[in-house]
Amino acid sequence: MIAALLRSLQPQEAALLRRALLAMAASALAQGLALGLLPMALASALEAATARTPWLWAAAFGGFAGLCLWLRRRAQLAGYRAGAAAARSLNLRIGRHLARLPLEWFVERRGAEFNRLVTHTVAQIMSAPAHLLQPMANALLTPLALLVALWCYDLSMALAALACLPLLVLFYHWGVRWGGQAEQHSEAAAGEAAARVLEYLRQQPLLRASGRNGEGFSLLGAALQQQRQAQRRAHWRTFPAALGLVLALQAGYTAVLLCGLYAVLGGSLGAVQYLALAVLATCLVEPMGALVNLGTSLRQTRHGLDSLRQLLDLAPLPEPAWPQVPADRRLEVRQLGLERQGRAILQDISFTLEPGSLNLLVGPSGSGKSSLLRLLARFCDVSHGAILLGGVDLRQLSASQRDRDIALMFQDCPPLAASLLDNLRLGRPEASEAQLLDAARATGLDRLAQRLPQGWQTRVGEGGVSLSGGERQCLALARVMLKDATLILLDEPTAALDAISEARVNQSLRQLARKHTVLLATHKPTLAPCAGQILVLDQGRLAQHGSHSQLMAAPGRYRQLFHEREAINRWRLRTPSSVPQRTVHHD
Ligand SMILES: Nc1ncnc2c1ncn2[C@@H]1O[C@H](COP(=O)(O)OP(=O)(O)OP(=O)(O)O)[C@@H](O)[C@H]1O
Repeated sequence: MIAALLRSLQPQEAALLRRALLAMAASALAQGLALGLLPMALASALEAATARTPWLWAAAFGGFAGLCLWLRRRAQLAGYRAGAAAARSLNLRIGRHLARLPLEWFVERRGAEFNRLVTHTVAQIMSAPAHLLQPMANALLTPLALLVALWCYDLSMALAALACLPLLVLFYHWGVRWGGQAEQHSEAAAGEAAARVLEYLRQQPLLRASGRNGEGFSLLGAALQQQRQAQRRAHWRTFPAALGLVLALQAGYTAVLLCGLYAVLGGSLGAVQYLALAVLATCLVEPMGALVNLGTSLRQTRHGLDSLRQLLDLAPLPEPAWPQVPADRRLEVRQLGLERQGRAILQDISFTLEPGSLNLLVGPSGSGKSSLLRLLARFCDVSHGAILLGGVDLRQLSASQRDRDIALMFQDCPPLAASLLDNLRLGRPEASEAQLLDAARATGLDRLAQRLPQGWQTRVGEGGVSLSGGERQCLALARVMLKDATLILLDEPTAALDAISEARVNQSLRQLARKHTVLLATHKPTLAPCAGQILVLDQGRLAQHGSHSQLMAAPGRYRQLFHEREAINRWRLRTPSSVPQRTVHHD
């Protein structure tokens, strides 16, 4: 565990931990020496009349006890310092590592798993030096020093104590072997239960709507049940070894006392010395008994470190050793392909987006529009083909260049729990007031700010709970417009807007596309006649591409989609007088 902990730390924090470990070892040994002197101090105090140097032993004992207290205090402080530094270092490492992981990693369900790692595991590691390693040092080194002392006082008692050592080691290892795997399962089950609890909280509207609230949410119930079972299994797996360890300790203790008694009866040991050595034997057993609980805590910390290692070992997106700079703002996609879980999501897609153009990406649900946008923003790397921005492969651009050149607005765009202004500024922190206002006017965000009680300073709550879906979309759109990126990728940017807001945003997008390259995935064809190019995706392939008039002139997927949409737009409600049932019809 110590080696794994040292490996996961930066050199500076590892040095702090090593110093803390040294202090703990010194404190444990000093405690052993002080206790080792106790029989002499006790015996000489009890036999003060006959002893030649009663105060010498008492002073030596007092000196070592004082040294032990001082060292223990130092070790404790060093342990706290090392734990805090380790937590800080690990949190920083995790944060830096997350910033380099493919964005695709965050799309999947990772919240709870990550939350548990940062809160529970890092806190566990933080408390390990002070609350785990010090008792561990006491349990191992103090008895060692006491054993040496016992050896000096009475060989038979020391041999009896030594004889139980192999049994202790055996039971401890059985505990590790039997309990290790079960405890790992128990940790995994605890992680799953934590994830389900978080899901239960977040998905309350969905669960209530489907009548699955409370005890009806069987997924949470099952996860909690599994956690209980896993914990019980882990307990029963470690119980025999823990019991064996306690029994071996008690047997050793009894053997030591019996050997001493035998020596007293034989006349080789005085009654007073025997009493003092019995006290010493108790001090020998007590810290070793702590091994039972320490073993479980140590293994749990070890599992936590392993989970952390797995996260830190996840490969980040490869960064180029010599980043290149795009020659212009043209985007070219060459024979692009994407595979996931052995399935082709996108296949053989090639097209070009000219600088300063408005492009639409259309296609039925599940045709691959969002997946294509994610690839263009390098959430992950293509499985086949290449994406070139200004003649440079996306994989050869530095992360900062890519972040500067590409802006992406998702379908779901929850803002941060900050003010409306802070959320807008995220798009471009150095933007002037005029630029902020331009972006706000283009999306209607200025009117929203006027309506809110504290204007631009109104806090929008976690995930923007105090904003409507359309307002959240306006904010995200304004942020993207403010960013002034070369390539602007928008996934259904007007899906939640009313017709008037949509018309305003469409007008702004057309203006934006005069300067920037805009690619907009949409199910609404309102911008189609103004788009320079329309890309039609169908089952992960580029079925057609061209202008609206070109695509409407030829039979194909686009014309079909367009007519389907037109037919839906012609739907109208008939009054009850003309239709007996209250139903919605379309012509
Ligand atoms: N990480 C993934 N692993 C496996 N399959 C995936 C993954 N991401 C997307 N898919 C699958 O790829 C297909 C395309 O999904 P995508 O979200 O790109 O479609 P879309 O055209 O944007 O749909 P919509 O219009 O409904 O938003 C879907 O069938 C989806 O299930």
